[in-house]
Order: sequence, then C-alpha cells, then structure tokens
Amino acid sequence: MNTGMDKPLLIGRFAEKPLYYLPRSMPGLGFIAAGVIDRGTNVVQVRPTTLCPMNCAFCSVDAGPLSSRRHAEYFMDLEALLEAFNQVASVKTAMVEALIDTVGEGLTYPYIYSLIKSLKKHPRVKSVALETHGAPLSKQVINKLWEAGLDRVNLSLDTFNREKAKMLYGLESYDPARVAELAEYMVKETSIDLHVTPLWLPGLNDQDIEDVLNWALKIGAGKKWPPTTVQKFNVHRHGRNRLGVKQVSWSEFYKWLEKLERKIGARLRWDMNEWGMTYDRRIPILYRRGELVGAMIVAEGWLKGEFLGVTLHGEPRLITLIREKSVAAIGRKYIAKIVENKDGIYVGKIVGEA
Ligand SMILES: C[S@@+](CC[C@H](N)C(=O)[O-])C[C@H]1O[C@@H](n2cnc3c(N)ncnc32)[C@H](O)[C@@H]1O
Ligand code: SF4
Repeated sequence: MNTGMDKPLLIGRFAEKPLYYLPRSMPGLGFIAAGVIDRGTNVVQVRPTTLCPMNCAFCSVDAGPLSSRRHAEYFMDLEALLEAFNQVASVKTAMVEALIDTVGEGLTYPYIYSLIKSLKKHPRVKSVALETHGAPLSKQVINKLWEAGLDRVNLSLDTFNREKAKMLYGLESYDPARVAELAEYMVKETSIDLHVTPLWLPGLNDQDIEDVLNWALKIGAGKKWPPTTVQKFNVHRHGRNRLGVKQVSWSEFYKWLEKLERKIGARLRWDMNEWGMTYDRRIPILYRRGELVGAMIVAEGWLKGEFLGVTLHGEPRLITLIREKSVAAIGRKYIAKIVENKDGIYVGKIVGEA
C-alpha cells in the first residue's frame, strides 16, 4: 500500500475466520463492527473487538464461534481507538459517556483495562460503561475493571435456569448462578454500578425475566443509574433466530411491560434525562448517499460479500465495500457509490476500478 497506512495484520483465525488487528494508522471511524460510533448524543459507542465466546441463539449481530454470516473478525489498535474517541468527544457540548458496547464481547479485548483507564482520563468523559453477557467475568476481572475506573456494567442476564441458559447461549460452561454471584459481588464490594438488561424472548423466558428483575432490585442494582431495562427481542437482518422466537410489536411490548411494572411494583421504563443522555453535536458526515468515493480494500469484510476499505480522499474513514458480481482484491483501489451513511457509518457499492 502506498497510502502511508499500515495494512491490517492477519494475526490468526477465530472459528476458521480471519482475525485482523487494525493498526494504529487505520481510521477508527466509519465502520459498524469496530471503532467509534457517534449517533449524535453524548453517549459515544466504543467498539474495540468483534470477538465473542458465546453463541446466543437470538444474537442480533450473529456473533461467536458458530456465526454463519460473518466473514472476518477484528480488534482495533488502542491508540487508534482513543484518537477516534477524542475526535468525537471533542465536538460534544455535554459531558460524555463512553459505552463499550461491541458486536461481540468487550471483555475479549486484550487491552480492555488500559482502554477503560484512558477513556476515564479523557477530560470530556463523565462515565465509562461496558455491556456484557458476563461469561468472562471473575472476581479478579471485576477488581481490575474497578481499578481501571469502570463506572457501570450493563449485564445481559436472561434466565437463572442453567439448562435453559445452555440452550439459549450455546455455551456449555455458562453458569447463570455464577454470573449472578459475581454481579452481586460487584454491586456490594466495588463502586461499579450494575444495570441489568434481560432480553424478553416471548414464550421462552417470561417468568425468568421476572425472576431476574426481582433479583436485580433485591441486590441493589442501580446505585446511580436506573437498575433494570427489559430489552425487546427483534429479528435482525444479519442476526439469528435459531429458536424461532416470535417478534412482538412495540405496542404489545409496552403493554406487557406496563403489566410487569405493576406486578413487580417497580419502574422498567426510563427517559433520556434519567440516563443523563442528551442529543448533542456530532462529527460531520463526510460522504453523501449517491456520492462516488475512492477507496482501497484493506481486509476481508465483516460479513459475507463485504470488504473492509479505507477512503482515499480528505480525512480517511473506514468503509464497508460491496461488490456484487466479480471478485475484488485486497490492496486494490476502487470507486464506490455510497449507499449508506447513517451516523457516519459508510457502506459503498463498488462501481469500478480507481
Ligand atoms: C449484541 S450484544 C453485545 C454485548 C454483549 N455480548 C452482550 O450480549 O451483552 C448487545 C445486547 O443486545 C442484546 N441482543 C442480542 N440479540 C438481540 C436481539 N435479537 N434483539 C434485541 N436485543 C438483542 C443482548 O442481550 C445484549 O444486551
Ligand atoms: S448476544 Fe452478546 S454474548 Fe450473545 S452471542 Fe451476541 S454478542 Fe455474544
């Protein structure tokens, strides 16, 4: 490559898919799967890794070793991630929450503690939070997260039933009782807050949701933030629904939620204010839909049929490139027509060689 940029390093394979390290000189903006995403609020998404050890039957992002739609996995260079974060955080007028949310499991990032520490030190940051299903947690991991300055864990816990958990998560070793015990340790022995976020899978875990919520309230989740949120199951275009769960409408979901609120005697819906969340300025969208841009393919793409590219004009961005018929090659330059630019996440269709 002659772009002054190091190319992504193929550092191994994960479940037979290439695993790339995106180096320091790569942009950390523009890609849905890794880097930083600015959705125009003071909550900035930080995605250091795509890897996940679980195989949740309902996973919206088809993560884990049994993924069928993914083509490659990535993790980002720490400095590149922090630079992208700084770029986004610097335009915000309100203080920022850095939310490590990922299309995988944030705790698989080898530099997770350094990442949290650095995010926490950023002058525009008021809080750092991490979303997890909890499999990689241990007391030692929790202590290190605390030491690094983590403010909150959003814990996705959907059942206490071990057999059901095995079926839902496709991971023999996952023990919900162990995760619950660790979460309780975190609430009681550290200053990290706990926000419990079970996913309602209608007909599969109705009673489990109630049990999880009652447990979360009992152990003192929500020291500073709301204690619980029930997530609505959605069928995603690139996700999976191995158990054929029925997707309910938003109005059915809210009706069910209201009933549940009355039953357990606690609120389950929160507004942006209660989360300290506000709409805010955002970094500029660089490319319009329909615009032609030059881009170089730097690695295989995240999903089948895709390539990962870097744009060649002005400030570089990561871009997902799609070529429908013929093959495209890593290291070659192409002209792409922008088909998606929402929240500065760019997708382009290759229309010719550059
Ligand atoms: C994709 S996961 C990534 C973070 C982490 N691996 C986890 O599961 O917490 C983010 C959140 O999406 C939720 N989720 C997964 N599949 C979903 C689906 N089909 N509909 C709605 N939420 C989903 C998970 O329960 C989790 O809370
Ligand atoms: S829901 Fe989270 S833990 Fe489960 S497979 Fe998807 S990314 Fe992994």
